[in-house]
Amino acid sequence: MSRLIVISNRVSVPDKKGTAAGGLAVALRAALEEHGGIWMGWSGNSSGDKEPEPLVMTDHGNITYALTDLTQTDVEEYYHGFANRVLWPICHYRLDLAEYGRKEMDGYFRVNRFFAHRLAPLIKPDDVIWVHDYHLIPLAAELRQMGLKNRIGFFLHIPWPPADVLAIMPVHQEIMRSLSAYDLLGFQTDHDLENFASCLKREEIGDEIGPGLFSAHGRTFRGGAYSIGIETAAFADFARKAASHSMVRKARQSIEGRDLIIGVDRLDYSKGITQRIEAFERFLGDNPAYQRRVTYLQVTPKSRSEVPEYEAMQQAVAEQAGRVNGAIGTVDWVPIRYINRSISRPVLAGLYRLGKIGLVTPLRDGMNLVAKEYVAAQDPDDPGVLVLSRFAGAARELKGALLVNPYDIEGTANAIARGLTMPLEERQRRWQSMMDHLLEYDVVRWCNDFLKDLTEEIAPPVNQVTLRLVP
Ligand SMILES: O=P(O)(O)OC[C@H]1O[C@H](O[C@H]2O[C@H](CO)[C@@H](O)[C@H](O)[C@H]2O)[C@H](O)[C@@H](O)[C@@H]1O
Ligand SMILES: O=c1ccn([C@@H]2O[C@H](COP(=O)(O)OP(=O)(O)O)[C@@H](O)[C@H]2O)c(=O)[nH]1
Repeated sequence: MSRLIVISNRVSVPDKKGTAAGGLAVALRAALEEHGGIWMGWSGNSSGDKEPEPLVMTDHGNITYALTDLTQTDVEEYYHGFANRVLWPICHYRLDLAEYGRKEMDGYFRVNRFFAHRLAPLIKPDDVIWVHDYHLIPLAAELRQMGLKNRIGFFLHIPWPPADVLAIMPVHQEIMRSLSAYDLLGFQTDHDLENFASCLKREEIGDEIGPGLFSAHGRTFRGGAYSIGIETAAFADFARKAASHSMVRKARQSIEGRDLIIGVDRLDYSKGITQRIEAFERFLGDNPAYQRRVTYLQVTPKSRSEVPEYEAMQQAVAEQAGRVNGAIGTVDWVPIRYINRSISRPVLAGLYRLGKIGLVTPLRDGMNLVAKEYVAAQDPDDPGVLVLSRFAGAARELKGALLVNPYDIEGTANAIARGLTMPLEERQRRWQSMMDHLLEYDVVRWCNDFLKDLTEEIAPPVNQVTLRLVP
Protein backbone atom coordinates (compact mmCIF):
# COMPACT_ATOMS: atom_id res chain seq x y z
CA MET A 1 0.00 0.00 0.00
CA SER A 2 1.17 3.55 -0.66
CA ARG A 3 1.52 6.27 1.97
CA LEU A 4 -1.28 6.60 4.52
CA ILE A 5 -2.81 9.92 5.55
CA VAL A 6 -5.00 9.86 8.66
CA ILE A 7 -7.14 12.80 9.65
CA SER A 8 -9.18 13.02 12.83
CA ASN A 9 -10.40 15.78 15.10
CA ARG A 10 -8.08 14.69 17.91
CA VAL A 11 -4.58 13.45 17.20
CA SER A 12 -2.63 11.27 19.58
CA VAL A 13 0.95 12.61 19.39
CA PRO A 14 3.45 10.54 21.41
CA ASP A 15 4.60 12.56 24.43
CA LYS A 16 7.99 12.69 26.15
CA LYS A 17 6.64 10.95 29.26
CA GLY A 18 5.71 7.92 27.14
CA THR A 19 2.08 7.97 28.34
CA ALA A 20 0.27 4.77 27.32
CA ALA A 21 -1.80 5.54 24.21
CA GLY A 22 -5.33 4.19 23.69
CA GLY A 23 -5.91 1.18 21.42
CA LEU A 24 -7.04 3.28 18.45
CA ALA A 25 -3.88 5.39 18.61
CA VAL A 26 -1.70 2.29 18.91
CA ALA A 27 -3.27 0.70 15.82
CA LEU A 28 -3.22 3.85 13.70
CA ARG A 29 0.37 4.60 14.65
CA ALA A 30 1.34 1.04 13.69
CA ALA A 31 -0.36 1.37 10.28
CA LEU A 32 1.21 4.79 9.71
CA GLU A 33 4.63 3.51 10.77
CA GLU A 34 4.34 0.57 8.36
CA HIS A 35 3.36 2.59 5.31
CA GLY A 36 4.83 5.94 6.29
CA GLY A 37 2.46 8.86 6.46
CA ILE A 38 0.85 11.83 8.09
CA TRP A 39 -1.66 12.15 10.92
CA MET A 40 -3.39 15.49 10.79
CA GLY A 41 -5.98 17.16 13.03
CA TRP A 42 -6.85 19.82 15.55
CA SER A 43 -4.30 20.67 18.25
CA GLY A 44 -7.12 21.13 20.78
CA ASN A 45 -6.05 24.80 21.12
CA SER A 46 -7.73 28.01 20.05
CA SER A 47 -5.91 30.88 18.32
CA GLY A 48 -8.50 33.30 19.73
CA ASP A 49 -9.72 35.66 17.06
CA LYS A 50 -6.46 35.43 15.06
CA GLU A 51 -6.02 33.32 11.93
CA PRO A 52 -4.30 30.04 13.05
CA GLU A 53 -0.56 29.76 12.39
CA PRO A 54 0.59 27.30 9.67
CA LEU A 55 0.47 23.58 10.53
CA VAL A 56 2.88 22.48 13.24
CA MET A 57 4.65 19.41 11.88
CA THR A 58 6.51 16.96 14.13
CA ASP A 59 8.25 13.80 12.93
CA HIS A 60 8.32 10.59 14.98
CA GLY A 61 9.98 7.81 13.00
CA ASN A 62 8.03 7.25 9.82
CA ILE A 63 5.10 9.43 10.91
CA THR A 64 4.58 13.17 10.58
CA TYR A 65 2.04 14.65 12.99
CA ALA A 66 0.47 17.83 11.57
CA LEU A 67 -1.58 19.95 13.96
CA THR A 68 -3.53 23.12 13.53
CA ASP A 69 -5.18 25.46 16.00
CA LEU A 70 -8.68 26.76 15.28
CA THR A 71 -10.08 30.19 15.96
CA GLN A 72 -12.37 30.48 19.00
CA THR A 73 -15.36 30.98 16.72
CA ASP A 74 -14.42 27.82 14.82
CA VAL A 75 -14.11 25.80 18.05
CA GLU A 76 -17.51 27.00 19.20
CA GLU A 77 -19.36 26.52 15.93
CA TYR A 78 -17.67 23.41 14.55
CA TYR A 79 -16.76 21.37 17.67
CA HIS A 80 -19.07 22.45 20.50
CA GLY A 81 -21.80 23.60 18.15
CA PHE A 82 -22.54 21.39 15.15
CA ALA A 83 -20.43 18.30 15.98
CA ASN A 84 -21.42 18.00 19.64
CA ARG A 85 -24.85 19.69 19.77
CA VAL A 86 -26.31 18.44 16.49
CA LEU A 87 -24.52 15.39 15.08
CA TRP A 88 -23.70 13.76 18.43
CA PRO A 89 -27.24 13.90 19.87
CA ILE A 90 -28.88 12.99 16.54
CA CYS A 91 -26.58 9.99 16.03
CA HIS A 92 -27.28 8.92 19.64
CA TYR A 93 -31.07 9.19 19.07
CA ARG A 94 -31.40 12.21 21.43
CA LEU A 95 -33.62 14.39 19.28
CA ASP A 96 -34.65 16.28 22.42
CA LEU A 97 -31.09 17.53 22.92
CA ALA A 98 -30.20 18.59 19.36
CA GLU A 99 -29.77 22.36 19.11
CA TYR A 100 -29.71 23.13 15.43
CA GLY A 101 -28.39 26.54 14.32
CA ARG A 102 -27.43 27.75 10.85
CA LYS A 103 -24.38 29.58 12.23
CA GLU A 104 -23.04 26.31 13.68
CA MET A 105 -23.75 24.38 10.50
CA ASP A 106 -21.91 27.01 8.43
CA GLY A 107 -19.01 26.86 10.89
CA TYR A 108 -18.88 23.05 10.59
CA PHE A 109 -18.61 23.13 6.79
CA ARG A 110 -16.20 26.10 6.93
CA VAL A 111 -13.79 24.30 9.29
CA ASN A 112 -13.89 21.19 7.10
CA ARG A 113 -12.97 23.37 4.11
CA PHE A 114 -10.16 24.88 6.19
CA PHE A 115 -8.83 21.40 7.09
CA ALA A 116 -9.00 20.39 3.39
CA HIS A 117 -7.02 23.47 2.33
CA ARG A 118 -4.33 22.80 4.92
CA LEU A 119 -4.17 19.08 4.08
CA ALA A 120 -4.27 19.18 0.25
CA PRO A 121 -0.72 20.56 -0.32
CA LEU A 122 0.68 17.61 1.68
CA ILE A 123 -1.06 14.93 -0.41
CA LYS A 124 0.64 12.94 -3.19
CA PRO A 125 -1.45 11.40 -5.99
CA ASP A 126 -1.21 7.80 -4.76
CA ASP A 127 -1.67 8.51 -1.02
CA VAL A 128 -4.51 6.66 0.70
CA ILE A 129 -6.57 8.95 2.95
CA TRP A 130 -8.48 7.74 6.02
CA VAL A 131 -10.84 10.24 7.65
CA HIS A 132 -12.23 9.58 11.15
CA ASP A 133 -15.51 10.42 12.74
CA TYR A 134 -18.48 12.75 12.68
CA HIS A 135 -16.47 15.96 13.01
CA LEU A 136 -15.08 15.55 9.48
CA ILE A 137 -17.87 14.13 7.30
CA PRO A 138 -17.56 16.88 4.60
CA LEU A 139 -13.78 16.57 4.27
CA ALA A 140 -13.71 14.25 1.23
CA ALA A 141 -16.20 16.39 -0.68
CA GLU A 142 -13.98 19.42 -0.04
CA LEU A 143 -10.89 17.53 -1.21
CA ARG A 144 -12.72 16.29 -4.34
CA GLN A 145 -13.76 19.88 -5.04
CA MET A 146 -10.05 20.71 -5.09
CA GLY A 147 -9.47 17.98 -7.68
CA LEU A 148 -8.12 15.14 -5.50
CA LYS A 149 -8.74 11.70 -6.97
CA ASN A 150 -7.13 9.67 -4.15
CA ARG A 151 -8.79 6.75 -2.40
CA ILE A 152 -10.56 8.26 0.59
CA GLY A 153 -12.16 6.21 3.34
CA PHE A 154 -14.29 7.31 6.29
CA PHE A 155 -14.88 5.52 9.57
CA LEU A 156 -17.72 6.60 11.83
CA HIS A 157 -16.99 5.84 15.48
CA ILE A 158 -20.51 6.65 16.68
CA PRO A 159 -23.88 5.09 15.70
CA TRP A 160 -25.64 5.95 12.44
CA PRO A 161 -29.34 6.60 13.11
CA PRO A 162 -32.43 5.34 11.25
CA ALA A 163 -33.88 7.50 8.45
CA ASP A 164 -36.67 9.07 10.54
CA VAL A 165 -34.18 10.21 13.15
CA LEU A 166 -31.65 11.54 10.64
CA ALA A 167 -34.36 13.49 8.81
CA ILE A 168 -34.95 15.60 11.95
CA MET A 169 -31.64 17.30 11.23
CA PRO A 170 -32.33 20.08 8.72
CA VAL A 171 -29.06 19.55 6.80
CA HIS A 172 -29.29 15.78 6.52
CA GLN A 173 -29.27 15.92 2.71
CA GLU A 174 -25.96 17.81 2.68
CA ILE A 175 -24.49 15.38 5.18
CA MET A 176 -25.57 12.38 3.06
CA ARG A 177 -24.22 14.07 -0.08
CA SER A 178 -20.88 14.60 1.70
CA LEU A 179 -20.67 10.91 2.56
CA SER A 180 -21.03 9.91 -1.08
CA ALA A 181 -17.67 11.57 -1.85
CA TYR A 182 -15.84 8.73 -0.08
CA ASP A 183 -14.74 5.41 -1.63
CA LEU A 184 -15.41 3.38 1.52
CA LEU A 185 -17.67 4.12 4.48
CA GLY A 186 -16.99 2.12 7.63
CA PHE A 187 -19.57 1.73 10.41
CA GLN A 188 -19.22 0.09 13.80
CA THR A 189 -21.98 -2.51 13.32
CA ASP A 190 -24.24 -4.11 10.73
CA HIS A 191 -27.14 -2.17 12.28
CA ASP A 192 -25.46 1.18 11.54
CA LEU A 193 -24.75 0.05 7.98
CA GLU A 194 -28.40 -1.01 7.56
CA ASN A 195 -29.54 2.38 8.87
CA PHE A 196 -27.27 4.16 6.39
CA ALA A 197 -28.58 2.08 3.47
CA SER A 198 -32.16 2.80 4.47
CA CYS A 199 -31.42 6.55 4.78
CA LEU A 200 -30.15 6.58 1.18
CA LYS A 201 -33.24 4.81 -0.05
CA ARG A 202 -35.88 6.58 2.05
CA GLU A 203 -34.56 10.04 1.25
CA GLU A 204 -34.26 9.04 -2.43
CA ILE A 205 -30.60 9.98 -2.41
CA GLY A 206 -29.23 6.75 -3.85
CA ASP A 207 -29.41 2.97 -3.96
CA GLU A 208 -27.69 -0.13 -2.74
CA ILE A 209 -26.69 -1.62 -6.09
CA GLY A 210 -24.99 -4.70 -4.67
CA PRO A 211 -24.15 -6.05 -1.22
CA GLY A 212 -22.33 -3.18 0.48
CA LEU A 213 -22.13 -1.25 -2.79
CA PHE A 214 -23.90 2.08 -3.11
CA SER A 215 -24.58 4.62 -5.78
CA ALA A 216 -25.49 8.22 -5.04
CA HIS A 217 -24.81 11.67 -6.48
CA GLY A 218 -23.14 10.11 -9.54
CA ARG A 219 -20.60 8.13 -7.51
CA THR A 220 -20.24 4.46 -6.62
CA PHE A 221 -18.82 3.64 -3.20
CA ARG A 222 -18.71 0.84 -0.69
CA GLY A 223 -19.95 0.54 2.88
CA GLY A 224 -19.15 -2.05 5.50
CA ALA A 225 -19.28 -2.88 9.20
CA TYR A 226 -15.85 -2.86 10.85
CA SER A 227 -16.27 -3.22 14.61
CA ILE A 228 -13.36 -1.55 16.33
CA GLY A 229 -11.41 -3.75 18.74
CA ILE A 230 -8.88 -3.13 21.49
CA GLU A 231 -5.23 -4.20 21.86
CA THR A 232 -6.52 -7.29 23.67
CA ALA A 233 -3.32 -9.16 24.51
CA ALA A 234 -1.52 -6.01 25.69
CA PHE A 235 -4.48 -4.95 27.81
CA ALA A 236 -4.68 -8.39 29.47
CA ASP A 237 -1.00 -8.01 30.25
CA PHE A 238 -1.57 -4.55 31.81
CA ALA A 239 -4.23 -6.11 34.04
CA ARG A 240 -1.98 -8.96 35.20
CA LYS A 241 0.80 -6.53 36.06
CA ALA A 242 -1.45 -3.89 37.64
CA ALA A 243 -2.09 -5.99 40.77
CA SER A 244 1.17 -4.63 42.22
CA HIS A 245 0.38 -0.99 41.32
CA SER A 246 -0.01 1.07 44.49
CA MET A 247 -3.33 2.61 43.40
CA VAL A 248 -4.80 -0.82 42.61
CA ARG A 249 -3.49 -2.24 45.89
CA LYS A 250 -5.05 0.64 47.83
CA ALA A 251 -8.35 0.16 46.00
CA ARG A 252 -8.36 -3.56 46.86
CA GLN A 253 -7.60 -2.90 50.52
CA SER A 254 -10.20 -0.18 50.81
CA ILE A 255 -13.09 -2.30 49.55
CA GLU A 256 -12.38 -4.66 52.46
CA GLY A 257 -13.49 -7.89 50.80
CA ARG A 258 -16.75 -6.45 49.46
CA ASP A 259 -17.82 -7.26 45.90
CA LEU A 260 -16.80 -4.47 43.53
CA ILE A 261 -19.05 -3.25 40.73
CA ILE A 262 -17.24 -0.99 38.30
CA GLY A 263 -18.43 1.57 35.73
CA VAL A 264 -16.07 3.69 33.59
CA ASP A 265 -17.42 6.34 31.22
CA ARG A 266 -16.83 9.88 30.04
CA LEU A 267 -19.46 12.11 31.67
CA ASP A 268 -21.82 11.93 28.71
CA TYR A 269 -25.61 11.64 28.56
CA SER A 270 -25.27 8.79 26.05
CA LYS A 271 -23.63 6.59 28.70
CA GLY A 272 -26.76 6.04 30.82
CA ILE A 273 -25.07 6.87 34.13
CA THR A 274 -28.26 8.21 35.75
CA GLN A 275 -30.25 5.08 34.90
CA ARG A 276 -27.31 2.94 36.08
CA ILE A 277 -27.24 4.57 39.51
CA GLU A 278 -31.00 4.07 39.73
CA ALA A 279 -30.53 0.39 38.87
CA PHE A 280 -27.85 0.02 41.54
CA GLU A 281 -30.14 1.63 44.11
CA ARG A 282 -32.95 -0.67 43.03
CA PHE A 283 -30.66 -3.70 43.30
CA LEU A 284 -29.81 -2.80 46.89
CA GLY A 285 -33.48 -2.20 47.67
CA ASP A 286 -34.50 -5.57 46.19
CA ASN A 287 -31.56 -7.45 47.74
CA PRO A 288 -31.04 -5.97 51.21
CA ALA A 289 -28.65 -8.81 52.08
CA TYR A 290 -26.15 -7.11 49.76
CA GLN A 291 -26.21 -3.86 51.72
CA ARG A 292 -22.72 -3.22 53.15
CA ARG A 293 -21.42 -6.14 51.01
CA VAL A 294 -20.95 -4.31 47.68
CA THR A 295 -19.16 -1.17 46.52
CA TYR A 296 -19.97 0.49 43.22
CA LEU A 297 -17.03 2.46 41.78
CA GLN A 298 -17.98 4.86 39.00
CA VAL A 299 -14.99 6.48 37.23
CA THR A 300 -16.28 9.41 35.19
CA PRO A 301 -13.87 11.98 33.79
CA LYS A 302 -15.53 15.24 32.80
CA SER A 303 -16.06 15.73 29.09
CA ARG A 304 -17.09 18.57 26.75
CA SER A 305 -17.92 20.79 29.73
CA GLU A 306 -18.42 23.85 27.49
CA VAL A 307 -21.54 22.21 26.03
CA PRO A 308 -24.52 23.16 28.25
CA GLU A 309 -26.06 19.65 28.34
CA TYR A 310 -22.76 18.23 29.65
CA GLU A 311 -22.33 20.98 32.23
CA ALA A 312 -25.85 20.37 33.54
CA MET A 313 -25.17 16.67 33.77
CA GLN A 314 -22.09 17.14 35.97
CA GLN A 315 -24.24 18.56 38.73
CA ALA A 316 -27.14 16.15 38.23
CA VAL A 317 -25.04 12.96 38.51
CA ALA A 318 -23.03 14.24 41.49
CA GLU A 319 -26.29 15.06 43.30
CA GLN A 320 -27.80 11.71 42.45
CA ALA A 321 -24.78 9.75 43.73
CA GLY A 322 -24.74 11.91 46.88
CA ARG A 323 -28.44 11.32 47.46
CA VAL A 324 -28.11 7.52 47.20
CA ASN A 325 -25.07 7.50 49.51
CA GLY A 326 -26.92 9.67 51.99
CA ALA A 327 -30.01 7.48 51.93
CA ILE A 328 -28.36 4.03 52.03
CA GLY A 329 -24.78 4.52 53.30
CA THR A 330 -23.68 3.89 56.88
CA VAL A 331 -20.84 5.30 58.97
CA ASP A 332 -18.48 2.63 57.65
CA TRP A 333 -19.89 1.99 54.16
CA VAL A 334 -20.16 4.31 51.14
CA PRO A 335 -22.20 2.43 48.50
CA ILE A 336 -21.15 4.58 45.51
CA ARG A 337 -17.64 5.92 45.00
CA TYR A 338 -17.99 8.55 42.32
CA ILE A 339 -14.76 9.87 40.80
CA ASN A 340 -14.54 12.70 38.28
CA ARG A 341 -10.86 12.24 37.46
CA SER A 342 -9.34 10.39 34.53
CA ILE A 343 -7.37 7.25 35.42
CA SER A 344 -4.51 5.93 33.26
CA ARG A 345 -5.34 2.81 31.28
CA PRO A 346 -2.73 0.55 32.95
CA VAL A 347 -4.28 1.35 36.36
CA LEU A 348 -7.80 1.11 34.97
CA ALA A 349 -6.93 -2.42 33.80
CA GLY A 350 -6.17 -3.39 37.40
CA LEU A 351 -9.42 -1.86 38.66
CA TYR A 352 -11.44 -3.71 36.01
CA ARG A 353 -9.84 -6.94 37.21
CA LEU A 354 -10.98 -6.26 40.77
CA GLY A 355 -14.57 -5.80 39.55
CA LYS A 356 -16.95 -8.75 40.01
CA ILE A 357 -19.29 -6.87 37.69
CA GLY A 358 -18.42 -4.54 34.81
CA LEU A 359 -21.48 -2.33 34.49
CA VAL A 360 -21.60 -0.88 30.96
CA THR A 361 -25.07 0.46 30.26
CA PRO A 362 -25.06 3.23 27.62
CA LEU A 363 -28.41 4.32 26.22
CA ARG A 364 -26.69 4.29 22.83
CA ASP A 365 -22.99 3.86 21.96
CA GLY A 366 -21.02 3.40 18.75
CA MET A 367 -18.93 0.59 20.23
CA ASN A 368 -17.87 1.11 23.88
CA LEU A 369 -14.27 0.06 24.33
CA VAL A 370 -14.66 -0.09 28.11
CA ALA A 371 -16.82 -3.22 27.71
CA LYS A 372 -14.05 -4.91 25.73
CA GLU A 373 -11.32 -3.75 28.10
CA TYR A 374 -13.26 -5.08 31.10
CA VAL A 375 -13.37 -8.54 29.50
CA ALA A 376 -9.69 -8.48 28.47
CA ALA A 377 -8.65 -7.52 32.02
CA GLN A 378 -10.30 -10.48 33.79
CA ASP A 379 -8.51 -13.25 35.63
CA PRO A 380 -9.24 -16.44 33.61
CA ASP A 381 -9.44 -18.46 36.86
CA ASP A 382 -12.07 -16.19 38.41
CA PRO A 383 -13.54 -13.86 35.79
CA GLY A 384 -16.10 -11.19 36.55
CA VAL A 385 -19.39 -10.74 34.70
CA LEU A 386 -20.03 -8.07 32.07
CA VAL A 387 -23.49 -6.47 32.31
CA LEU A 388 -23.85 -4.77 28.95
CA SER A 389 -26.45 -2.57 27.31
CA ARG A 390 -27.99 -4.08 24.21
CA PHE A 391 -27.68 -0.59 22.68
CA ALA A 392 -23.87 -0.53 22.71
CA GLY A 393 -22.17 -1.56 19.45
CA ALA A 394 -20.15 -4.02 21.55
CA ALA A 395 -23.34 -6.01 22.26
CA ARG A 396 -23.34 -7.22 18.62
CA GLU A 397 -20.16 -9.15 19.46
CA LEU A 398 -20.02 -9.84 23.21
CA LYS A 399 -22.72 -12.46 23.46
CA GLY A 400 -21.28 -13.86 26.69
CA ALA A 401 -22.35 -10.70 28.55
CA LEU A 402 -25.62 -10.34 30.44
CA LEU A 403 -27.38 -8.08 27.96
CA VAL A 404 -29.77 -5.51 29.43
CA ASN A 405 -32.05 -2.73 28.31
CA PRO A 406 -30.68 0.25 30.28
CA TYR A 407 -34.11 1.94 30.33
CA ASP A 408 -35.42 -1.11 32.21
CA ILE A 409 -34.16 -0.28 35.70
CA GLU A 410 -35.58 -3.44 37.27
CA GLY A 411 -34.07 -5.62 34.53
CA THR A 412 -30.62 -4.09 35.07
CA ALA A 413 -30.95 -4.49 38.85
CA ASN A 414 -31.81 -8.17 38.31
CA ALA A 415 -28.80 -8.63 36.03
CA ILE A 416 -26.50 -7.22 38.74
CA ALA A 417 -27.95 -9.74 41.22
CA ARG A 418 -27.59 -12.57 38.71
CA GLY A 419 -23.99 -11.60 37.93
CA LEU A 420 -23.00 -11.54 41.60
CA THR A 421 -24.35 -15.04 42.18
CA MET A 422 -23.28 -16.62 38.89
CA PRO A 423 -21.43 -19.95 39.35
CA LEU A 424 -17.74 -19.99 38.43
CA GLU A 425 -18.20 -22.50 35.61
CA GLU A 426 -20.77 -20.26 33.86
CA ARG A 427 -18.63 -17.14 34.36
CA GLN A 428 -15.64 -18.90 32.81
CA ARG A 429 -17.65 -20.21 29.85
CA ARG A 430 -19.09 -16.78 29.09
CA TRP A 431 -15.75 -15.01 29.56
CA GLN A 432 -13.81 -17.48 27.38
CA SER A 433 -16.17 -17.03 24.43
CA MET A 434 -15.80 -13.23 24.62
CA MET A 435 -12.04 -13.33 25.13
CA ASP A 436 -11.52 -15.66 22.15
CA HIS A 437 -13.48 -13.22 20.01
CA LEU A 438 -11.54 -10.17 21.29
CA LEU A 439 -8.19 -11.85 20.66
CA GLU A 440 -9.15 -12.61 17.08
CA TYR A 441 -10.83 -9.28 16.33
CA ASP A 442 -8.42 -6.87 17.96
CA VAL A 443 -7.74 -3.28 16.92
CA VAL A 444 -4.93 -4.24 14.54
CA ARG A 445 -7.31 -6.57 12.70
CA TRP A 446 -9.88 -3.74 12.52
CA CYS A 447 -7.33 -1.37 11.04
CA ASN A 448 -6.02 -3.91 8.53
CA ASP A 449 -9.51 -5.01 7.42
CA PHE A 450 -10.56 -1.42 6.77
CA LEU A 451 -7.38 -0.50 4.89
CA LYS A 452 -7.50 -3.70 2.83
CA ASP A 453 -11.02 -2.88 1.64
CA LEU A 454 -10.15 0.78 1.07
CA THR A 455 -7.25 -0.04 -1.20
CA GLU A 456 -9.07 -2.77 -3.15
CA GLU A 457 -10.61 -1.89 -6.50
CA ILE A 458 -14.41 -1.68 -6.30
CA ALA A 459 -15.90 -4.78 -7.91
CA PRO A 460 -18.58 -3.73 -10.38
CA PRO A 461 -22.11 -4.86 -9.49
CA VAL A 462 -23.31 -8.01 -11.19
CA ASN A 463 -25.62 -6.21 -13.67
CA GLN A 464 -22.72 -4.08 -14.95
CA VAL A 465 -20.52 -7.17 -15.40
CA THR A 466 -23.27 -8.77 -17.49
CA LEU A 467 -23.62 -5.66 -19.60
CA ARG A 468 -19.91 -5.64 -20.35
CA LEU A 469 -19.98 -9.26 -21.50
CA VAL A 470 -22.54 -8.52 -24.20
CA PRO A 471 -20.62 -7.53 -27.40
O1 LIG B 1 -12.82 13.97 21.66
P1 LIG B 1 -13.91 14.13 22.70
O2 LIG B 1 -14.98 15.09 22.27
O3 LIG B 1 -13.34 14.44 24.06
O4 LIG B 1 -14.63 12.70 22.88
C1 LIG B 1 -13.93 11.47 23.04
C2 LIG B 1 -14.23 10.51 21.89
O5 LIG B 1 -15.59 10.13 22.01
C3 LIG B 1 -16.18 9.36 20.95
O6 LIG B 1 -15.78 7.99 21.01
C4 LIG B 1 -16.31 7.01 20.11
O7 LIG B 1 -15.29 6.19 19.60
C5 LIG B 1 -15.00 4.99 20.34
C6 LIG B 1 -13.92 4.23 19.57
O8 LIG B 1 -14.36 3.85 18.28
C7 LIG B 1 -16.28 4.17 20.49
O9 LIG B 1 -16.00 2.97 21.24
C8 LIG B 1 -17.33 4.98 21.23
O10 LIG B 1 -18.55 4.24 21.27
C9 LIG B 1 -17.58 6.30 20.51
O11 LIG B 1 -18.40 7.12 21.34
C10 LIG B 1 -15.89 10.01 19.62
O12 LIG B 1 -16.44 9.27 18.56
C11 LIG B 1 -14.41 10.30 19.42
O13 LIG B 1 -14.20 10.99 18.18
C12 LIG B 1 -13.98 11.21 20.55
O14 LIG B 1 -12.59 11.54 20.43
O1 LIG C 1 -10.50 7.51 33.39
C1 LIG C 1 -10.54 7.01 32.27
C2 LIG C 1 -11.76 6.69 31.61
C3 LIG C 1 -11.72 6.13 30.34
N1 LIG C 1 -10.52 5.90 29.73
C4 LIG C 1 -10.46 5.28 28.39
O2 LIG C 1 -11.33 5.96 27.50
C5 LIG C 1 -11.80 5.06 26.51
C6 LIG C 1 -13.31 5.22 26.38
O3 LIG C 1 -13.72 4.63 25.19
P1 LIG C 1 -15.22 4.18 24.93
O4 LIG C 1 -15.26 3.57 23.59
O5 LIG C 1 -15.70 3.29 26.03
O6 LIG C 1 -16.10 5.51 25.01
P2 LIG C 1 -15.90 6.99 24.40
O7 LIG C 1 -15.44 7.83 25.55
O8 LIG C 1 -14.88 6.91 23.31
O9 LIG C 1 -17.26 7.38 23.96
C7 LIG C 1 -11.40 3.66 26.95
O10 LIG C 1 -10.30 3.22 26.19
C8 LIG C 1 -10.99 3.85 28.41
O11 LIG C 1 -9.98 2.97 28.86
C9 LIG C 1 -9.32 6.20 30.35
O12 LIG C 1 -8.25 5.98 29.81
N2 LIG C 1 -9.38 6.74 31.61
